[in-house]
Amino acid sequence: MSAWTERLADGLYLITPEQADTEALVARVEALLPARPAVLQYRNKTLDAAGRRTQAEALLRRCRGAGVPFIVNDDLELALAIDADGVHVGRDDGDVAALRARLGAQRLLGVSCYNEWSRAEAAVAAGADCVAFGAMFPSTTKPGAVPAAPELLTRARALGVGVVAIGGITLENAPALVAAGAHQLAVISDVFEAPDPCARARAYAALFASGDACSTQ
Ligand SMILES: Cc1ncc(COP(=O)(O)OP(=O)(O)O)c(N)n1
Ligand SMILES: Cc1nc(C(=O)O)sc1CCOP(=O)(O)O
Ligand SMILES: [Mg+2]
Repeated sequence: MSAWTERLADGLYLITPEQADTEALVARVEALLPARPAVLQYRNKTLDAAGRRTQAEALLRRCRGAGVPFIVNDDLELALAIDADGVHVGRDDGDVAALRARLGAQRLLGVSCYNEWSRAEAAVAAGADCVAFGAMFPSTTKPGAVPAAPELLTRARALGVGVVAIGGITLENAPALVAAGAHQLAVISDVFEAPDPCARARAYAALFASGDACSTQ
């Protein structure tokens, strides 16, 4: 068992939407915590460092209160500064082995692998706890993302780390990704833009709880 699968339940990997208003962002996330996502990633591509720290600290407090692991996107120094549970990095975010060395053994390290198997093997060799593949489906959040095949998820289970699917995931297309082997489904818009985000998040959790990847109930 890897640190990722030991410490994180299978289920919904929630990622925050872009939102400059911290109070509004915190309220949106707080409303989702009763659905008990497996993990929350703080992702913001536009605020300055001080703004991101303010948001990350506020969200981390709520996640700790709810027992939800908290991951910071891109920014290892921010993750260390606020004592987050880990960091997620992609091809523009630094060398994985160097990041692992700086992060220490205890914090979680997720790595984006896009549609590239070789990137996943290299990430695990360099100390990744989790590999993420995407985009599984066209994403409105990241329209330029390259398409990735669900078969990568199946193959990645043999790597012995957490396996995450991302990109354009909806409650309708999610069961196929669970069936393909994803431990978690990373989602932004299908949850945060749903009419009832908490109900939507609970429906994702149910995909895993039931053990029936063919049911969306
Ligand atoms: C769980 C998860 N998977 C993939 C990504 C994308 O990371 P990256 O390619 O570094 O792109 P940005 O998110 O930084 O724009 C992710 N954030 N989380
Ligand atoms: C941040 C991100 N990374 C992707 C990748 O393919 O690596 S797709 C993506 C956006 C995910 O948002 P949504 O659930 O709204 O599609
Ligand atoms: Mg990144």
